[in-house]
Amino acid sequence: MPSTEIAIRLVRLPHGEGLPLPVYATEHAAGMDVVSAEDLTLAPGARHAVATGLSIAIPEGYEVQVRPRSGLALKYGITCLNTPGTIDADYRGEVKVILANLGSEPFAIKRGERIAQLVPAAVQRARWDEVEVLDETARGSGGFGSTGR
Ligand SMILES: O=c1ccn([C@H]2C[C@H](O)[C@@H](COP(=O)(O)OP(=O)(O)OP(=O)(O)O)O2)c(=O)[nH]1
Ligand SMILES: [Mg+2]
Repeated sequence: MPSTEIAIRLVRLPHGEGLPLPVYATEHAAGMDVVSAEDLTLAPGARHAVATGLSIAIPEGYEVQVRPRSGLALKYGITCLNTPGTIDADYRGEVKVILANLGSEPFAIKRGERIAQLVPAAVQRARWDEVEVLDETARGSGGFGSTGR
């Protein structure tokens, strides 16, 4: 199946000079790994909006999701607190990665180190169609484990 690509305009901010742009690490990777534009140490339980040194203009109808890297999560407890982070098509500020340290050790990040992955995605918008009563279903209002563990 052919893959489709969208072009996303990108500006490298002064503090992002010299850093690699986000890239797909393998041929069919879904996310582009993005690197930190700063050195920092995250204490256990701490969180920080980590600079990427990038501003982007996503085409209308798309978003970019900011997702954690599983290796950092599994080995060190480092995750994106708001995963998946949402970069809106009309956002022009710096892309930041809200990292949290859920591990038990301080975690040092060096400028240029891969901290998360960016996944472009199509956005389905909706409008509300307010009605008096909803149609009935077999599930009804059952949820939150109603079908068993
Ligand atoms: O991981 C993230 C999440 C968000 N953003 C930026 C881009 C996004 O378009 C904007 C707003 O994000 P969101 O809507 O998730 O946050 P909010 O708390 O609702 O802020 P706002 O009131 O600005 O929408 O912040 C990031 O850089 N990284
Ligand atoms: Mg918002």
